[in-house]
Amino acid sequence: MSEANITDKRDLSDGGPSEEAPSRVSSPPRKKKQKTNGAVGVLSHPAEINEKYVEKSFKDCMRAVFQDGVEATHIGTEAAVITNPFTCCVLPNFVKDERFLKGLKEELLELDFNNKSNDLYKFQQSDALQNFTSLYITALKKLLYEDFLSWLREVTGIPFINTFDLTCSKYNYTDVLLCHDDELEGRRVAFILYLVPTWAKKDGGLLDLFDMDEHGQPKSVVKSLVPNWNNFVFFEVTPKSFHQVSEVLNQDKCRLSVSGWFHGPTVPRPAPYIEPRCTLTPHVDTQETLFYEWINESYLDFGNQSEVQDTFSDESEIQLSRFFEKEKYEAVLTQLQNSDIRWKSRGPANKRHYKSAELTSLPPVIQECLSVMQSEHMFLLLSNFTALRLHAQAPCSDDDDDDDDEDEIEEVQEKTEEGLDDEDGEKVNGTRCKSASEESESKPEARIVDHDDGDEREGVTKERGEQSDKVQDGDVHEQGTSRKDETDLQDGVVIKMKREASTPRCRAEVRKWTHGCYTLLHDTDTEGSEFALDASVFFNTHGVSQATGGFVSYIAKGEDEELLSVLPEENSLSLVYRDKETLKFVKHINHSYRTSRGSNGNPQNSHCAFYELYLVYYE
Ligand SMILES: O=C(O)CCC(=O)C(=O)O
Ligand SMILES: [Fe+2]
Repeated sequence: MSEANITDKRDLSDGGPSEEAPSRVSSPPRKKKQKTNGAVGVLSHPAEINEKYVEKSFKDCMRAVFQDGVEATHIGTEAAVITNPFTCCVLPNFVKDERFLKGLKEELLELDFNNKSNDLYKFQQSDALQNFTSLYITALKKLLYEDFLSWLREVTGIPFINTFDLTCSKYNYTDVLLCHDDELEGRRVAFILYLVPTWAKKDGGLLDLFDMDEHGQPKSVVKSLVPNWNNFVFFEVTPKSFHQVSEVLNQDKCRLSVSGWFHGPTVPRPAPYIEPRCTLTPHVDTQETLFYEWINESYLDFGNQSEVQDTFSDESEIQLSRFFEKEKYEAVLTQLQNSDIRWKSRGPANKRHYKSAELTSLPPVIQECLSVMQSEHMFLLLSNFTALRLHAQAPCSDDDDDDDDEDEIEEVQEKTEEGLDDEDGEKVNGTRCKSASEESESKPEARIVDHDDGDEREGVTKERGEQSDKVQDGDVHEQGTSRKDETDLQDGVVIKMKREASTPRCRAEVRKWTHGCYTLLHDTDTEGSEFALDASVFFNTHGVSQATGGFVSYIAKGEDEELLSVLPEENSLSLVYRDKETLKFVKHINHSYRTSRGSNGNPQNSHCAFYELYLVYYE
């Protein structure tokens, strides 16, 4: 991650509010040399609110909007009140004296700015302005937190408290603040004063307002506000106030603003929406020969598998290049780019935005590829790569220290060496490797968790319950493990019982990533106790870099530090083992991806995309 001082991702202020409101900042505010240019002088240009807005008739209209729910679109000649999707007021020419604003802008541009970058945003931000005593900033604070706040108290009836929560932001080319609702304890009204050059819709950097679906989740942008010089925008912070700053697309303009929140008593909020769980399935039956046609031969070699396992056990992650046979990789890519796949947008915007293929619309070659990735052989191969118990023939390495289990492991190893029997009784070469734990002493250290999959982890638990009846009949054994005699079966009971407790499962998705796509960390994860193995194979990744976004970032819950960043690589299988304390996101893919070079060396166009075969496996 590009900066070490990332705080709560919804708290964009650098120093946090100054008084009553709880600070969500994890590290103490940095002491900086404060610039005091002009601090000892006297303002020649008064910092005052445009007199139109302090007239009684105007305030009465505003009070009717906020306290009586009157629908007004325009008040007076200038002010606009947006009522749909939520009440948001725009006060143009907010500060009376232009010369004050120019002085303020100059002072602000002299501040030190911190690069802020995480799942939700990329922009530059000053330290909290409460600590600055320079002339214009001090005058602005008075204007906002004395004059305007008492105006707002009158208009809204909210008993605001005197809590400073103010910073200055700079959004340059490719900077963005993705969909969020601003909700944080005590924040009651959000405000922004724009100090931008002449701005047009095509420059990006719009303040987009979202409506909501039936679950109270953001649905689509229904209103976009173009930032304008000396426009003051404010809205109440509620569970409805989903908004974003769209990506700045102009390479030459800087979207400068001063923004913050007015604080008041915390309002009780509804419980966060929990998404339905995804279905996980055990391995699928596939023709064994397919597996050998698809997977690069070198990964079927036992020695290579051991090496992979060694690395994986140390790192909890590995990238395996040229994973599919070349022709197969190319066949899939051609179909991804050319066939009539139905791509469905995956939201909601406060959690993710990318396209996912409707599985039924996938052409045969991609269906085949997916079935290989979900085949029994793949589960076993992954067991051997990772030492995870993703296959019945992989011994449970949790129990490595347990003497009683050693016999069991040996027994399973024998079976594994015999190979999986295919339907004709032939051994499966690729899986005729030793079992995973023979080479590895222990499981990889789990470090790394998908917010997406938190729900699914619960799903695993639920479905395990449903599954246990079925498995008793030996479903798993039927999938290629030949049990020859009574003894085996008896020993097998032990193994089988363990297996019943956790039938390895997976979920697959074919994803398309283009400019504007992302996933966010989100806090509505259900608590799961499982570990998961993320497996992704990427297609057409030319032009994807740390600068364009599109990489997968893993971080420890509640910590700032990035544990791992996976940059999508052509035909590379990325394996990452994560626990519930680990979250991940795909960094917003910005406009520079469009202008990066494609595989033919030409700049990509607006249709450029890379693809991901994403699977998550659970023991
Ligand atoms: O700058 C804007 O238009 C909005 C900023 C915002 O939403 C925020 O800082 O939370
Ligand atoms: Fe916001």
